[in-house]
This record gives sequence, C-alpha cells and structure tokens, in this order.
Amino acid sequence: MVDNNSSSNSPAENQNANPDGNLPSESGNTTIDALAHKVQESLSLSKRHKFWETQPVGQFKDLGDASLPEGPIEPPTPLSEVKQEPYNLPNLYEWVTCDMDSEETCNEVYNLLTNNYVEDDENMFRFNYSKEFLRWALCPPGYFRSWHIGVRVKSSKKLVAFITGVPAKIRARDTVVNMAEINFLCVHKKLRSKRLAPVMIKEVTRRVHLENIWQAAYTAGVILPTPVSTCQYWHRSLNPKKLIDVGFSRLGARMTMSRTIKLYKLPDSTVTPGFRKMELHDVPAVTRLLRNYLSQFIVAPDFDENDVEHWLLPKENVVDSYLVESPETHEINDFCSFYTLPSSILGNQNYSTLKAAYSYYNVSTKTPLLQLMNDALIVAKRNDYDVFNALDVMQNESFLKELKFGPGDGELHYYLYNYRINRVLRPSELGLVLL
Ligand SMILES: CCCCCCCCCCCCCC(=O)SCCNC(=O)CCNC(=O)[C@H](O)C(C)(C)COP(=O)(O)OP(=O)(O)OC[C@H]1O[C@@H](n2cnc3c(N)ncnc32)[C@H](O)[C@@H]1OP(=O)(O)O
Repeated sequence: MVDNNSSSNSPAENQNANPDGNLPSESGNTTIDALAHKVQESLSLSKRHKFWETQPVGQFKDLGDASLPEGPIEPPTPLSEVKQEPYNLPNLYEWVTCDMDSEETCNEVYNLLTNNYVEDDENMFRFNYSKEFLRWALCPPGYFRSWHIGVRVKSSKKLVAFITGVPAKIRARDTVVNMAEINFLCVHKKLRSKRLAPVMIKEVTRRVHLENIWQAAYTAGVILPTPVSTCQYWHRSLNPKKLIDVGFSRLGARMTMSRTIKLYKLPDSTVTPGFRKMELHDVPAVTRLLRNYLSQFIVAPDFDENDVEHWLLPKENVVDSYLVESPETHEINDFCSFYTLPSSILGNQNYSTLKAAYSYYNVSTKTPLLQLMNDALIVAKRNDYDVFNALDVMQNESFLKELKFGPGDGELHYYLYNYRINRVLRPSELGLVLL
C-alpha cells in the first residue's frame, strides 16, 4: 500500500507550500514524523500574526477555552457604517471586478492562477483549475459579481492578484448561517511578501459586508488563527506508472512496477446494479438524500434543490455524480460525486498534466460505502484520471485504507471567519468540501 512505502506530493495536500517557511512533514506515521509535526505546530501557534490577530477569528490564546460562547464573534454593524470606498492599494495597482462571463477576463484569471496558484512544497505540481471549473465555482445561484476581485497594474492592466467569494448557507450545529466561501486567493509570484494578501482579504470582507453577510468559511494549507478542523488528503493511484514517473509517488520498498500496477488494477465496469450518472430529474431525490445525510455533521452546507442542481449535476470535466437507482423500486438510495482538478506537472519532459479527481459528497444508505466508492474509482479510472483524492472528512475514513488510498504529506485546515465553534472538530465531524 501507498501508506508506508511511497510518498506523494500534490498541491492539494501541500497547500502548506507556505510563504512562512514552515516545513510540512513527509507522509508516513513514524514517530519522528509525528514529533516533527508537533514541533511545527507549536512553532506556528506561537508565531505572531500581525494581520490575523486583528480579525474576528478564534485566537490561539483562546484555544481550549470552552467557556466562550459559540456563534458570531462580533455582531453585524449597521450597513450604513460599512466603509463605502475600497481599501487603498499601493499606488501602482487598481481594483477590478472580474466578469467571469467575459472570455477575455476568464482567460486572464485562468492564466494568473495557472502560473501562480498553489504548488506543493517541492514545486513539482501546481493546481490547474480549468476555465469551465472556475466559472462553475464562482457563479453558483445568487452569486455576487462584486465578490470576484482582481488587482491590476494601472499602467499595463496586467492582472496580478485575485480573491473570490461565493454565497453559501452553512449550518453550524443547529444554526444555518449565510456565509461567504472565500477561495482562489492568489498574488503573482513577483509580488509576494508585500502584505498585499491582508488588503485583499479586507476588501473581500468589505464587499461581503455590503451584502449584509458577516461570516465566511475557507480552507488553507497554512496554519492561521484558528482551524475549526485539520484534515488530511489521501490519494488512490489509478495510473501508478505515471504517478511514479512524475514523482507524485514512489515505488514501494520490495515492489516492482508490474506488481504495483497489479495492486492498483480495477475492473472495467462498475459492480452495483442500478449505478448510473445523475440526471436533472434526480435533483429532488438527491437533495433529500443529501440533506438527510449532511444533518449528522457539525458543520455542513445547507443545500436546496438549486444548490444541488448547480453543485452536483454532472458537468463535463468539472463535476461527476453517480447514484444507485434500485432496479426494483426505482428509489435513489446512494450517491457519490467527484470534481476534476488537474495539476500542471512542472519541468517534466514526458508529461505536462496530472488528471486528478477529488471526492466531493458521497451518501450511502443501501449500497455499502466501500462498494459505492470502489465504483467511483472504476468510473474515474475508465475516464483516464491518474489519481483519486479524498479528504478524511465525513465518513471517508471508513473506506480509505481498504480501497488502497495512501495518506498524503500535507494538511488542509478549515476556518470560519467571525464564528466561534468551541472546540476543534474531528474531520469526521465536518460535512463540508470546499473547492
Ligand atoms: C465576512 C466575510 C469575510 C471574508 C474573508 C474571510 C477570510 C478569508 C481569508 C482568505 C482565505 C483564502 C483561501 C485560499 O484561497 S487558500 C489558497 C491560498 N493561495 C495560495 O496558496 C496560492 C499561492 N500563494 C499566494 O498567492 C500567496 O502566497 C498568498 C496570496 C496566499 C499570500 O500572499 P503573500 O505570500 O504575498 O503574503 P502577504 O505578505 O501578502 O501577506 C501575509 C499575510 O497573509 C497571511 N496569509 C498567507 N497565506 C494565507 C492564506 N492562504 N489565507 C489567509 N491568509 C494567508 C499570512 O498569514 C500573513 O498574515 P499574518 O500571519 O501576518 O497575520
């Protein structure tokens, strides 16, 4: 198994390719790794965060203080008191709102992210979100164009930084909160470490406030004050030869290439009777199934039918969803989905792209989750994905090891802005996947 014998590096697991120079630990569960990780964590916890210390987020000093009330950290301010003008940028730059419907703007955003977004620690891979994916991720029901924020060089109009929000209803325990999901924060490599990121975060916050929304959810590879939960990526090789050739994984000790290929081989067709692609007419049934399933987690999205249609109806090369329709009753009892996020392979002679599927929302009520996810692996393999990634959120832990996923070497931290949860959650208590 990948777990102990090989290491893998992907931008996803290494969003902690971090500007602050903390070393991420290698994969594997050795004592030294665990120790190094603890040391790193305590160094991060004692570090000053000049910007984050000023924000309404859980602070490290309050960690473990269960007496603090759950819920908003600060009350909303009257809308008339929200700053009306954008924050000041350094003189050479200007704010722009990015119209993702414009082919030209979408291209510019795509190019900025393709060349400057998240890399792994060894700079071997960089996320390569497609244009269709970006449009999907940024234009859900009720989205605000004003939350798609760019920074251009005034003179040349070159796009050099980006940050986005989309609206989402997220439930924290019993309370459904209107939030913004913040993503795609990116500063051009040449403009790093100039404190541009805090200005961008303040500007997106201002624009979210203008819509009378006061909370946000986001994930990052870096440790900031203060994670609601810390999750791990796991990877299931579908094309082990390519993954080894490009340095994503290593050949295990005492393994040959042909034994490795055999180990990860999957059947050509799915095994569950009634397993098929989700269609538009399935939206009501999938919504019911998913809402019921997500109600067990402490933090989870509160999806309605419009959300399900947007986020889960299959979209080629963006999101894939399958369900099990009972051949007898035609009831829909099981559902699985993954999104498509390739990574550019940097500096490899033979390959330029790693095709990765990321586990999204999965629900099993009749088909065992293990069997359902094995069918998901089979369709992903049939569609030429190289690797299938999954976080240890929801009930994913129950299938990871058995289906030959190996742990990655990075962590993904979940955060809430202006909302306190009074203890750190286990990944299995989280029902939320952000893109
Ligand atoms: C109510 C509504 C609220 C809405 C807002 C909710 C909050 C949303 C928050 C954003 C969620 C984003 C979710 C995603 O998109 S996560 C993906 C982030 N993007 C990348 O990793 C792409 C590659 N890296 C870059 O483009 C840059 O390194 C970035 C832009 C990340 C930082 O640029 P740079 O390296 O040039 O640094 P600086 O000198 O300008 O600024 C340094 C300050 O920035 C803090 N920093 C660094 N990385 C992150 C990070 N990932 N989240 C939050 N803060 C971050 C850092 O701790 C320090 O503050 P402090 O430690 O001194 O205090």
